[in-house]
Amino acid sequence: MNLMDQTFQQLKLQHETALIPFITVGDPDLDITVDIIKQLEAAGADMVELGVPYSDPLADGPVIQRASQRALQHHVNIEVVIETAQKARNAGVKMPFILFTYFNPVLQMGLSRFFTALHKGDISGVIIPDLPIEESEEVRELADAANVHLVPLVAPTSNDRISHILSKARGFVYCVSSLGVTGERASFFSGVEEFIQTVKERTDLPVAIGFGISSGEQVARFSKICDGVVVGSAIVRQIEANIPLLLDAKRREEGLLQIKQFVSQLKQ
Ligand SMILES: O=P(O)(O)OC[C@@H](O)[C@@H](O)c1c[nH]c2ccccc12
Repeated sequence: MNLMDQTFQQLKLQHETALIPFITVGDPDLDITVDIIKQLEAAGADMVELGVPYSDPLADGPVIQRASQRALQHHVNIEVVIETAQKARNAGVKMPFILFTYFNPVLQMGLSRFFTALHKGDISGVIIPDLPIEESEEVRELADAANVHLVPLVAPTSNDRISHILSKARGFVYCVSSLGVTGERASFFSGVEEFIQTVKERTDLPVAIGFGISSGEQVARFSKICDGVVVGSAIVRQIEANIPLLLDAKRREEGLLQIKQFVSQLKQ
């Protein structure tokens, strides 16, 4: 049990769905990231995915790829992301942090060092989209020992692997709405609600949906059946569009307000 579990339990009691933004840490720079995290919480976010930028983000569409490129200019790595989370916590942010990273940076850092750092950094969950199932047992054991939830992704094509994935799931189950890469979508495949229902019937954990969700209407649609909704690219695009304001000391607040207003209209 950690802050993530408590947050989902609290939301369940209130019959609310968690709004879970994704941002790339260090985009457009590290100072701004702490302010953006504060704005996300003020706008109604219930937890946040803090992305570790990576040079080869194979599951990401162009919006998050560009965010990774911008963040890599500031040499953002796993340690820097955890430090940023601690700065946000010290600045009064209460919501749980989920660290999002590809597997290679974790291997570079070393598995035990990685989970020790997550535990010390008060990180509640971790998502590693390209974690090979063969390596996931060892990673999950270390995650459990560090009281950090290794959140699995389940895709509509997971089929016979769903039971195995769900049997190892921690924190929540992240249902990927569509195949392909991240990025806003105008529509979703017709069986997406059935897919979510199938997953919900097979786990007691909260079930969240992500990939392509970019509007209040889409959040409302999925909030009917999900315990959480993840929005990444649409928010990262808002950050990108406001970089000139965010990087101008005199207009920074204006830029932050734009992001807060966009996220506020997502929360139902
Ligand atoms: O950007 P989208 O389409 O709103 O999807 C969420 C996504 O950004 C976030 O959860 C994420 C960012 N990169 C990923 C790679 C794989 C799976 C998930 C992700």
